[in-house]
Amino acid sequence: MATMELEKTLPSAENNVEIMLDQVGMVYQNADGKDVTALTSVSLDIQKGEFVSLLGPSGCGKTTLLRIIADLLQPTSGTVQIGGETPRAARLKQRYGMVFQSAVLYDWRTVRKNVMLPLEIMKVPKADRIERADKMLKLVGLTDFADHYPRQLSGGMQQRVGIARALAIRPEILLMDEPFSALDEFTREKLHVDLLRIWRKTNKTIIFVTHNIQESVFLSDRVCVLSPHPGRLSAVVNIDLPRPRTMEMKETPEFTALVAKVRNSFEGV
Ligand SMILES: Nc1ncnc2c1ncn2[C@@H]1O[C@H](COP(=O)(O)OP(=O)(O)OP(=O)(O)O)[C@@H](O)[C@H]1O
Repeated sequence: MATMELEKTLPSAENNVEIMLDQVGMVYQNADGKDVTALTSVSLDIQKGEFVSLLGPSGCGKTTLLRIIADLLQPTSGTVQIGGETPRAARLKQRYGMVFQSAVLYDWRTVRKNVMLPLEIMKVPKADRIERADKMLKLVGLTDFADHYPRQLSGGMQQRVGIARALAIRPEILLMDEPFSALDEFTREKLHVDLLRIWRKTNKTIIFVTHNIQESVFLSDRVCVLSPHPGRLSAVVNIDLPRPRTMEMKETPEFTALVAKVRNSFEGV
């Protein structure tokens, strides 16, 4: 227990905190008017540029926590600060990019025009929109598909478009909600490596929601383990594998030990 506590507090000591969660709780009311406690007392500091996973089984409150950070939900207790501001202020300043399980692309717009959409809403001049969209498509490896339509792309390619679109607004924080869970294993592994390359190149802070232990260990600096009934932060595990991470690392004893450590951190599952 003492070790877990130490791991939880270590990064904030570096004083480069971008996201601060203090005793965050969420109680929903279901259709019968009964209270459903989705999250209790989550406290966590996330460093600027950190890659953090929120890991847990279905119903442990991962999406709720991500939505609270994104200002899509108001917590019923506790506070959230994004670089000293409220989530509302951060959202209005376009500090968040979001990627979901499904890319939700517009079928009638080309790939480039899908990526340009948030820039249109922001009224970025057309020439800049095209330049920024093409830069993002290059980053995610889709330059040759800019004039294709979403239906002409595989699921993995569509998720790449979703990532390009989220990055086009130049957010500081990328919030990803099970972005690869609908993809086959081969595509997912390729996207893991690509996401880490994009993360390093762009220096974003990433919060990545997943229920896949191996995925969380491979990608993250820290894995935040959420246990259910009610949702709570039961451990924060530092992933001290060297970077850049490679697929071969998954076969090392260090990787296996970290997967076991994370798995053993769940409570009441
Ligand atoms: N709008 C809502 N009204 C009532 N209860 C809700 C609502 N949204 C979520 N819940 C409940 O809150 C708990 C946490 O839900 P949440 O979707 O955050 O979990 P999750 O870990 O993201 O699950 P999954 O992996 O299945 O998406 C669950 O018990 C869920 O049923």
